[in-house]
Amino acid sequence: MAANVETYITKIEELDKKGSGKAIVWRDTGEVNPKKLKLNIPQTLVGETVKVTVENPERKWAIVAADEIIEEHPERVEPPCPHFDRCGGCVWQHWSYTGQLEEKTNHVKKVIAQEGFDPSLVAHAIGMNEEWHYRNKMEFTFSKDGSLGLHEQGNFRKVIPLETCLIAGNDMVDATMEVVKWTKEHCLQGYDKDTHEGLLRHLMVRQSFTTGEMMLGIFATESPSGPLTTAVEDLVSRITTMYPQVKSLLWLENRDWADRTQSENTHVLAGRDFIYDEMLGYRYRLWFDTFFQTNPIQAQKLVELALEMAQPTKDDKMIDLFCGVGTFSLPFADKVGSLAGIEIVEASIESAKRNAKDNDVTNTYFLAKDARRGIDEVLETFGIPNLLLLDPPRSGAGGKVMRRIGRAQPDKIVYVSCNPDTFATDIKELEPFGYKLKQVQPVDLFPHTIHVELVALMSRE
Ligand SMILES: C[S@@+](CC[C@H](N)C(=O)[O-])C[C@H]1O[C@@H](n2cnc3c(N)ncnc32)[C@H](O)[C@@H]1O
Repeated sequence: MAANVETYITKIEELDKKGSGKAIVWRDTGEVNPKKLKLNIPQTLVGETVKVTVENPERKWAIVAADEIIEEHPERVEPPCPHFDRCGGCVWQHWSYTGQLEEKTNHVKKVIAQEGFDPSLVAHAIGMNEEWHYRNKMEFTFSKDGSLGLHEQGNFRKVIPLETCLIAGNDMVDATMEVVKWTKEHCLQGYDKDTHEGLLRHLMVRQSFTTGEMMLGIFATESPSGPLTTAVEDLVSRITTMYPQVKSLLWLENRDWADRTQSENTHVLAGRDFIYDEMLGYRYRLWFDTFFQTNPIQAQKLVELALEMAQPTKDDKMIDLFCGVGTFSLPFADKVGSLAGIEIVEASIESAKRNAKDNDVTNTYFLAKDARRGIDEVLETFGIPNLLLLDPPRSGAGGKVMRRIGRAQPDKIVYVSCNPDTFATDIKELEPFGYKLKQVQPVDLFPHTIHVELVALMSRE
């Protein structure tokens, strides 16, 4: 039976959490009251008038693509990437970069105002001078025919084969395309998530923008020896010849049913099992599973801003909560008396310790623990800090951790956030402890996406 289809002309009222336009249409169904239909329309902007066709409009809500943009937003631009229509990588390529930064700034203002803070404390978001090819790490998924790509918008099961990627570093894209050529020439099959059959799962590619060193890691369901020996030898030969900057070529066995980039058995096909990266003159070793900021140019600005806001001195005793591999810890440790870092991932803490050693930083103490428990332990063993920096994951630090920080009464708190919503609710917890929000600086680490980071300063009155 043919589906009921209706066409409407409607106006975009606001954006949803995924960056799509939201509109409401009132359908005249012949009944006394018209029926409300909520629409989420990707790739549209607030104020635009659009034409949409909806199948089965009797439902209350639908996600639909616009058939036509009848009245365009003045900041609408032509998306430069050929995959923009389908790829879920970046959703705002149709919006000028100035417009994106304006939206990100306003979003931070809005969420902190909702918690009762003064939005005029929020400065305009710091954007990039060159807002393409900014990522130093990508994870592509193999499709069944051996192509590599990213997941389709709104459909995690489908992979869009890519010919290019405008947010990944240029060398990284070239090397990725060479891997695709290799899979096709050797007729190697991608892994099928439904049947759990096939060889190749993901390609992880990361490159330091400072040292130039690159890592390529192929996640596969079989060992690289035996029947795969000839193909793998060819891969090593072409990658090492064509890309001498690849200092780590890895084959990572992963037979797990979970769709994650993890390894049960790591084979170093060429070079070492890590690459060197540098930020602000500090050297970091990155393994395939080490978290490191993925936009190094803007991440450096985050560290510089945190230093500027905190104004650390040798008299300071500091805690770096959610410290990862020490991206903030090392530059701060050189300026404060002593620093304790807390982080849940043990491998990151091991890495932070090694990074401190490699950089001759000797006044640090790192603890691998959940922040909720680690903070008590550090307060007991290390003492009360007068400076505290926290950089939690998107879910935020949570009330318990924030109240513990409040009770410890450091003079200054620098909050680095990758989610303004959880930032706003977290800092609300500090108010009863006498803290005032002084400054909020949004920084754009992910142009053409909805994400925005920020650095903020709170201090005791
Ligand atoms: C946004 S990253 C920041 C890492 C680091 N500051 C950096 O810039 O590289 C957040 C970090 O918090 C860690 N993390 C997540 N949940 C945690 C928890 N409950 N306790 C401690 N650390 C946690 C993650 O492993 C991750 O390294």
